[in-house]
Amino acid sequence: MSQTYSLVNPYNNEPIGEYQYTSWDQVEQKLALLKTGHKTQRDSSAFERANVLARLAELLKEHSEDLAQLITRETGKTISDSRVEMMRAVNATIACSEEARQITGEALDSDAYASMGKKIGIVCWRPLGTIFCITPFNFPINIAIHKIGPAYAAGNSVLFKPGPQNTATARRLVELCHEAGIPENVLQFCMPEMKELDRLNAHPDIHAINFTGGTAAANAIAAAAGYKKLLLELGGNDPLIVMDDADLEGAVKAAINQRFATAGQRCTAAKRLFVHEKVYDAFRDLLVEKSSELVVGDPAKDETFIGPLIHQGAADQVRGFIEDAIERGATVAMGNQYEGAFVYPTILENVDPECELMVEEAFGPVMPLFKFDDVDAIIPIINNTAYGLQGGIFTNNLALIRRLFEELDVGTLAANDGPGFRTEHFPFGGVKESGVGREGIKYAIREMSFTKTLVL
Ligand SMILES: NC(=O)c1ccc[n+]([C@@H]2O[C@H](COP(=O)([O-])OP(=O)(O)OC[C@H]3O[C@@H](n4cnc5c(N)ncnc54)[C@H](O)[C@@H]3O)[C@@H](O)[C@H]2O)c1
Ligand SMILES: O=CCS(=O)(=O)O
Repeated sequence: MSQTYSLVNPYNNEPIGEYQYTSWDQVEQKLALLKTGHKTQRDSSAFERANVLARLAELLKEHSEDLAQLITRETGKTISDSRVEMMRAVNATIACSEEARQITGEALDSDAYASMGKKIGIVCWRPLGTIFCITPFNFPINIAIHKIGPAYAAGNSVLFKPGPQNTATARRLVELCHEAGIPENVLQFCMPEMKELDRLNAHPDIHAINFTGGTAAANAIAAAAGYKKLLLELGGNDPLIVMDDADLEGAVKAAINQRFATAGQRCTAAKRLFVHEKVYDAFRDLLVEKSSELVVGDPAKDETFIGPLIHQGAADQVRGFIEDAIERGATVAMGNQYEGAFVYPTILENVDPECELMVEEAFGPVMPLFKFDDVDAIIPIINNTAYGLQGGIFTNNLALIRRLFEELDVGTLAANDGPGFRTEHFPFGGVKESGVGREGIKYAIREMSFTKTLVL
């Protein structure tokens, strides 16, 4: 009999449900079933897969409010953030449906080089097999769609493992995928105990692992996965740069939306703010004024902007980063207040560029402000982190935008927006310890496929 686990609402500790882990025998049965899905997928058509994904988008839209409410209960994410996630998930699913029809290769003539004859090479894209899709707690539907959708569109089978906290949401998503027409031998949910994960990551019937989460888990996966293809979307310590010609209201709005929304629990959150000295005081004053108006409280209420973090431990970790920064000389412009799993929006000044808050990933609503007068001086500070996901800069200086695009360690730089800018079909991913490979629907399809060439 498998062990069970129970979940509670991070806001009020109300029980959400009690669930059973997937036993190892059940995992093996699921993988065997998914192997039969390879032929099911081979016998299907891109047309059929595109239509199934279009139907899934309709079902997600039809059930978006129920799913948003469930996300909020499971994660403490505000209902407004959960509704935005559902809108993004519908968009991502529509993009999967459209890209499912566009998985085209190319035809090459062999006579480009001496004595290679007159052959034609027909380059096709084919699925890798069974993809182990693993998702984090913070966007339980949209990040799952970004894995399941492209994997299915490419013709793969999928073994889907969400974070334990997201069990009810994930199970409901899989039900809707099956209702839309994704066959049961092509998509299976699982929740093995942690002790089984190394064995599962190494399993020969898993051909690729598509993971989003933290560095520690990614390292464990990579150690067990051997030659499997890995797609790793990991953490971020993203900068937002405010230059002396910035639109200050726009920059403040981006900073608040991209640092304090989702209680700061986004890989692409604006985790470090670099503000030119000429506009620093005006920016800081406007930022504090607008941040002080934010409603902190019950995530189920429409007016709430910041709910609790995913659990007390997460709040304690963020508090540790803040206290370390203060011990090293930072001053508090607002916040530094805590209540259970709540971290109140916190803005720090005079931050030591070497403190944990500036170098590590702080997954909570804390904003260190760093005043500067010379761009040359902040580039090494911005790059002095293991991460390199996204960046944002507010300026109209195109030459500076171009220079930072080349010199910053990021996968995306957004001009006159924050690092939290993301639309579902753009390539998404970072460098260094922010991950390996790219999501963004058509890019994820390629990551979960291989080229197969017919020479005639
Ligand atoms: N780059 C992105 O798109 C992105 C998006 C969201 C979150 N994140 C990152 O995720 C982290 C927060 O999410 P989290 O706390 O859920 O991350 P986490 O790493 O604790 O867990 C992520 C998932 O991995 C699973 N997992 C843990 N160890 C594993 C192992 N050895 N083998 C297989 N699966 C394993 C977990 O059960 C969960 O499903 C942050 O670092 C954040 O930056 C990145
Ligand atoms: O946590 C990051 C996911 S997203 O919001 O940037 O898509």
